[in-house]
Amino acid sequence: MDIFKVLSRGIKPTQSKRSAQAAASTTTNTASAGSTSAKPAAATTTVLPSAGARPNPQLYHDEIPGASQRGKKRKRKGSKKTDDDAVPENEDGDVSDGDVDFFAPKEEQKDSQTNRVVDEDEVQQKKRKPKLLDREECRAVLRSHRLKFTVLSGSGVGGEEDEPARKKVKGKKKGDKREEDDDKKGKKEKLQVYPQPLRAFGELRYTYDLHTTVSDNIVRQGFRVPTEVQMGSLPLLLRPGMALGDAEVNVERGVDFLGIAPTGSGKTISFLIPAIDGILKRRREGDEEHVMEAVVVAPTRELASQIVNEGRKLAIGTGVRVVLMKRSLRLAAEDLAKGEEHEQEDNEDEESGESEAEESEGSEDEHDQGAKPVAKVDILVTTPKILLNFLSGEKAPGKKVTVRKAMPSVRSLILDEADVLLDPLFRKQTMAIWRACTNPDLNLTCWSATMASNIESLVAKELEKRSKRVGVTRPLIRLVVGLKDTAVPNITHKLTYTATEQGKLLALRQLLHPVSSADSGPPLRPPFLVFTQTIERAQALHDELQYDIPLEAGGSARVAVLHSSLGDSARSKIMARFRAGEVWVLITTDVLARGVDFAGVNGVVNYDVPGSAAAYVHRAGRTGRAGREGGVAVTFYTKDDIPFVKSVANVIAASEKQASKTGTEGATVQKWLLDALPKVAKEDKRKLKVRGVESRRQGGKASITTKSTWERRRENNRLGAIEASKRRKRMAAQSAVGDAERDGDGEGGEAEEWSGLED
Ligand SMILES: Nc1ncnc2c1ncn2[C@@H]1O[C@H](COP(=O)(O)OP(=O)(O)OP(=O)(O)O)[C@@H](O)[C@H]1O
Repeated sequence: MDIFKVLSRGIKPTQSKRSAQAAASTTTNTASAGSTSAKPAAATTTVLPSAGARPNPQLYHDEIPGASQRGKKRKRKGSKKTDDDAVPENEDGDVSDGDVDFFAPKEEQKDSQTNRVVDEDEVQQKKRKPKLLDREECRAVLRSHRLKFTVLSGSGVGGEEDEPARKKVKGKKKGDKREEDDDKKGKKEKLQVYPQPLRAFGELRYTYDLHTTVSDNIVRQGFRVPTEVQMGSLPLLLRPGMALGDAEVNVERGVDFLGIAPTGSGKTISFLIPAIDGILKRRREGDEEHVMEAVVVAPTRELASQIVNEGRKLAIGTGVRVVLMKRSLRLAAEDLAKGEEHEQEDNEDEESGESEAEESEGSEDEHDQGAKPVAKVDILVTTPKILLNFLSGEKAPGKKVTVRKAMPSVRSLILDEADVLLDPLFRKQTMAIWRACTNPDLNLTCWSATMASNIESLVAKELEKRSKRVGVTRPLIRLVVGLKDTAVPNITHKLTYTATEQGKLLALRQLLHPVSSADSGPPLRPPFLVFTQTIERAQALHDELQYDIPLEAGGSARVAVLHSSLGDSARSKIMARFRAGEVWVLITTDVLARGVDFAGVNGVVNYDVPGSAAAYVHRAGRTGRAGREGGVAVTFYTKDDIPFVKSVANVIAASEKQASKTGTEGATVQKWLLDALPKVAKEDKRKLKVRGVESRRQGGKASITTKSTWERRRENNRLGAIEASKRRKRMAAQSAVGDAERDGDGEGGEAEEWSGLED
């Protein structure tokens, strides 16, 4: 059986082989629309994200106009080579000899005296005082990495008008009434700024004064080149004044920040480094106490514990304590004055079945809370509801809870996956936490790969209200990396149509066991993730697939299911087994769609169409992490999904446009398909987002099974006949009872409602 080959994870191509394969992967697009097989499997790429680390995690590296001239001018005769004139080693090969390449990967070196790991940049930085770029240079570098900064609110004066926004207004079409209204309200007066980009991690220490231990920890983790989001956000968040120079935006009290960057682009350390730095700065001033200064909120506990791990790695040797919120934890908080307490609706969405705010952990009695010592915490990482439970002091919140505590020590509130935290599903919980951070110097940063404009407006409005209340104004600056709301450009997308639900199961099996070289596309090599719409469907798919892997290859232990109905420890065990490579196929729901980082995931299967364009971006983004190539995202759709495929197809088209895969040869979604797919009404989009495809919620004809329609009908008829015979008997018995009752002899009974035949 070729299953061993298919499931083999031992492919470790050499560097040169990998480059050749990478080149092949860009020319060989296996994507198909409507299940049309584009290329035979033999001709497809074997580059896999799990096959090794990619040396350069950056996604965009456009040519800097005129950079080669500037680079040549700066190079003085006989001068030593600096990181500004490093000869490009970039595998994209898009910077020629003599060009400025700020971002070339650097070799690891050791300090001869301390034996401490230092990077090449650090060595160079030691030799000369760091030089800040002038405004034009900043602009060129930011553009080449597709970084765009906009001041959304709270700015002082100055900056530059948002040029693209203005262009958009000029070229507006009829019906663009909203844009006109926006113009009238002055919304187009957005400023664009060009802060200093982080050219190398070494600058963190020498230019931005980051603690030596933290900068060592970054190097130790093997991070050589900052990703785009790190390049754009770190200088601004660490030293806003230095980063913005004379941009005439008042940053005296810091900045509030929205970071919108592709999945897997390293947002986590972008918010953790400034949080740790802030704590260490205050420590340097003599305050050695553990004070909870930063709170990171994430929508799922898997993501929250991942953030804790990342934080702890960065904080090794600093004494900063990064702690995961638990029910048993007692935090330093103050009671709110009677008038300041606010009622908070506890709006966990029961419909979605995947709300992640539930907390089952901790058996300790909360009545003991008062007696417990306050936990030593510097950075708290939490899901919304568990923290809200602490703030309200309620064990099992009902529909309304009263927030009674405040966290005045918190100076940095970080919302990871902010768009979902501020979506109606979690909004009230998140806002309650935000309100409980009462420090007037609270700084807010929000992060996600997707951010709807209504969420941005909500943040801006709340900040304005807060600023009036506490009398502190800070600009809200938004960084967008690449194109907003598109999936990572470095993976392959496939849209596969199957006529029936059963067809999907067959198609998934075919991905696992390709039977011939003519199968459409490459086999999906494990490890991969399979997303379904509901917990029931995830469970059913697991039941179907668990024996697909032969015993000799590990059998049913290779297939696992993870969803929010499982207990904490079961969930963390499955996560650990998947990370360790023991589980090859992990079936899950949207609970793992956001933020979770499995470096070597080769593919994602959307067994059920995602509920929104944003959901597609996040699910697909579980592969292709840190710029790795070779990931595949396959989306199945049936007739029932057609009304909703357009949003997914649009995201795929935009992502491929960014990767310069367009037209007839490279694109997954051909124009004819985009034109043919029906537009989705707003109301339907909303319903899909909340409930998914309705027919899949109750099983029925959309249930996951290998039985044919004929077999299911026969089974249903058999069950129906049994049910009908029972019903006849019941009715006969009831009429006897009724007769007896009428005769004053016995108790009344209620006839059971006939539920009809399935299918
Ligand atoms: N500069 C870097 N060089 C190489 N790898 C990096 C770098 N920065 C982060 N990484 C790695 O990239 C992976 C993705 O990072 P992270 O989880 O922070 O992405 P993200 O942008 O938060 O993704 P998502 O939007 O899916 O939450 C992690 O494994 C992380 O260790």
